[in-house]
Amino acid sequence: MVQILDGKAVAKALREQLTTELAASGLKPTLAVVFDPADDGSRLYVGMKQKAAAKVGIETRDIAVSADATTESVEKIVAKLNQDASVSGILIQAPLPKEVDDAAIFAKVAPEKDVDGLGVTNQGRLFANEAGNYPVAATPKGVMTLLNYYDIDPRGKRAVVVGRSQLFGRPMAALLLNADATVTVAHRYTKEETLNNLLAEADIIVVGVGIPGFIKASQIKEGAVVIDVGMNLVDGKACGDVEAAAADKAGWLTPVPGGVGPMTIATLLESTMEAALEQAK
Ligand SMILES: Nc1nc2c(c(=O)[nH]1)N[C@@H](CN(C=O)c1ccc(C(=O)N[C@@H](CCC(=O)O)C(=O)O)cc1)CN2
Repeated sequence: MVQILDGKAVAKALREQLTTELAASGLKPTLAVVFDPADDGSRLYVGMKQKAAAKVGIETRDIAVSADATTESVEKIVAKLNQDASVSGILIQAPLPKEVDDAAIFAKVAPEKDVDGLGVTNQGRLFANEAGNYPVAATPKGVMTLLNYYDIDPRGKRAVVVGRSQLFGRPMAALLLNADATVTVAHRYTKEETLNNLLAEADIIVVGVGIPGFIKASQIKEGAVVIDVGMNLVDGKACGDVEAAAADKAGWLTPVPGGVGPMTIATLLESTMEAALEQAK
């Protein structure tokens, strides 16, 4: 019988912990959110982040970029936020308008304010498994929090990460490697037969490719841990990258909605608080 990994419940507990810690600290962090208001998903997700932030005691500052924004114009916005002592953290909500190079903008955020951990300095720290406290991408970090909560230890397990984005796949693979899993990353150029062979032997599958129902129950090993990072909106309804029938094969499964999504938001708030505490030292 599949065990559901309840991201909604774990995220709620994390937010409650953050509320208590922030109140005790006396800090009121400010999270600046740079986003494309023309992107429907971004408007929805930024709204969710702002609402959750307010509840735990974090202020947010909206910076909507215009449809004709360029990489240079957004870099100038980020430069000002880097210099603004009242800003604790900077979030670059992806995707930005099409003319803007998202990765170039991620790289311009001051490492100490890069609360989404997407900049090259913090991604490098993660890849090097550097000790110490530094921001890590919210979705993969939230996945690790979920695995830990349910006592799922990646050490020695065969983990397959499907997707190699800067937002998810690459930091996810690094985190699992740092946790001593045997990690393989599949991507758009992985042959179907290769992917099927990898999945058939995987103890842990983490998928985030943005294709509804991409992973089929038939591909999953009986009893595997299946983490669905899919955050698709189909006719305005949230759905994942794993087909529903996977629940018949998986030993553990994150639901969509109610799994990795809420963990992403709660983890972003956790990283924002951690950045503010570091800056207050
Ligand atoms: N800078 C970033 N950009 C993006 C990220 C990110 O982590 N950092 N992730 C995604 C979108 N995303 C956060 O921004 C996100 C998507 C979905 C959810 C979520 O909680 N979804 C709900 C369902 C929502 C609904 O009901 O429609 C769920 O899964 O329960 C949270 C965050 C891309 N961009």
